[in-house]
Amino acid sequence: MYASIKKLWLRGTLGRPPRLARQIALTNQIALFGAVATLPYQLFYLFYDMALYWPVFSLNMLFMAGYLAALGFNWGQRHTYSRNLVLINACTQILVVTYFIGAAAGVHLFYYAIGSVLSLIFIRYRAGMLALLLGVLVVLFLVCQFAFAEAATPVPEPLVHWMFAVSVVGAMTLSGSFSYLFRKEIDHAEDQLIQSNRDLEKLSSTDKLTGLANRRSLDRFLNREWSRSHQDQLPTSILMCDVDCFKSYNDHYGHQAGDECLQAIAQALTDVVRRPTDLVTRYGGEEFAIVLPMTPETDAGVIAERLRARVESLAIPHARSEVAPVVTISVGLSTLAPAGEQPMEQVLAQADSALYRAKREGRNQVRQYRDGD
Ligand SMILES: Nc1nc2c(ncn2[C@@H]2O[C@H](COP(=O)(O)OP(=O)(O)OP(=O)(O)O)[C@@H](O)[C@H]2O)c(=O)[nH]1
Repeated sequence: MYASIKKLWLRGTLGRPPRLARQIALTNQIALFGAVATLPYQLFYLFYDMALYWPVFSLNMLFMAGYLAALGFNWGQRHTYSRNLVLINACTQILVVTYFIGAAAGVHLFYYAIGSVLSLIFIRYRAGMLALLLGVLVVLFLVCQFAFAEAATPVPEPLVHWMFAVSVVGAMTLSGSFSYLFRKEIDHAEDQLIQSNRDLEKLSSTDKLTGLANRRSLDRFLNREWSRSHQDQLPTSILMCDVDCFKSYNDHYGHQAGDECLQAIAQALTDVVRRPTDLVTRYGGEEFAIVLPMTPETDAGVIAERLRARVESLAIPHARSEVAPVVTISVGLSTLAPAGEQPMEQVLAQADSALYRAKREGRNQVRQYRDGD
């Protein structure tokens, strides 16, 4: 039921910018509300005394047609026309109906409800224009309250009290439900924004090919890690891994196979480095950087050797390697001592130097940073 009514007021919003879509939906909602809210009054006129109330009944039929026409205009992409029609239709209807049945019936309370949602139905509301429209609503309300105290076709006591109650409930429902619907829209928009921020954040911190964290994440992680290492007085180790003779792998097997090889290696690295505090990143190209917080050099050396052995055990054939018949990696390792003062970038550069010594000394091996590297 709710879903099919919602479909009605969402008609014409598809593909529209969010603010315009909101305005269209709100105009549709007011038009639907106006048409439906008129019904109890019509039933009263119809069954109570049609001979007396036929003028107001007939005019109300016209106003209901006005609401339906506004819906039609919105569906036909004439949004401004539709919004203006709804507002003029509703304001005139309240004035005319109050003229006939008198202020005591409380129909003019709907001016208050319209005033409370007025700012929601203009895409870019300008304060001056809104103040002017609110002023018009106030004047209309006062006219109804004082000029139409004596009605043309009044509603008799005690029924007029019931009608007043119906008007109050109607006005409350209009302003309350519109605030609710608007709140829902805002929550929905906020959820979408949070989700797209998360997606963007993930996208900007992840390497597309391997799914590992990228260099940007590494930089942020290292900054945090440096402070933590000093605070806890625990060492941090960095491993730099580079695929051996990868250029010739690409040349021989093709770029696509090269990509798949990098994916397999990335998976192997994450299989070995499993502590939640560790970070495996793709540093760039065929190079991976791994940060091992709270890990002294000897332990990091063991992990580095495991990584090297794991990649070799993948047994990915590499016919053009100068080292082995399979794909291998070289690993450089450097450790930031607990009280070490050097910046993380320096530790990273040291791991890189150790890596190039591993390359120079024959590849497929692990080397720890030494002074002079
Ligand atoms: N398929 C693929 N290749 C890449 C990617 N990123 C870098 N490469 C290739 O990796 C190769 C790296 O080559 P080099 O830096 O010369 O190193 P190498 O051939 O591995 O030699 P050593 O490191 O000395 O063992 C280059 O041919 C790059 O094109 C990638 O995302 N996919």
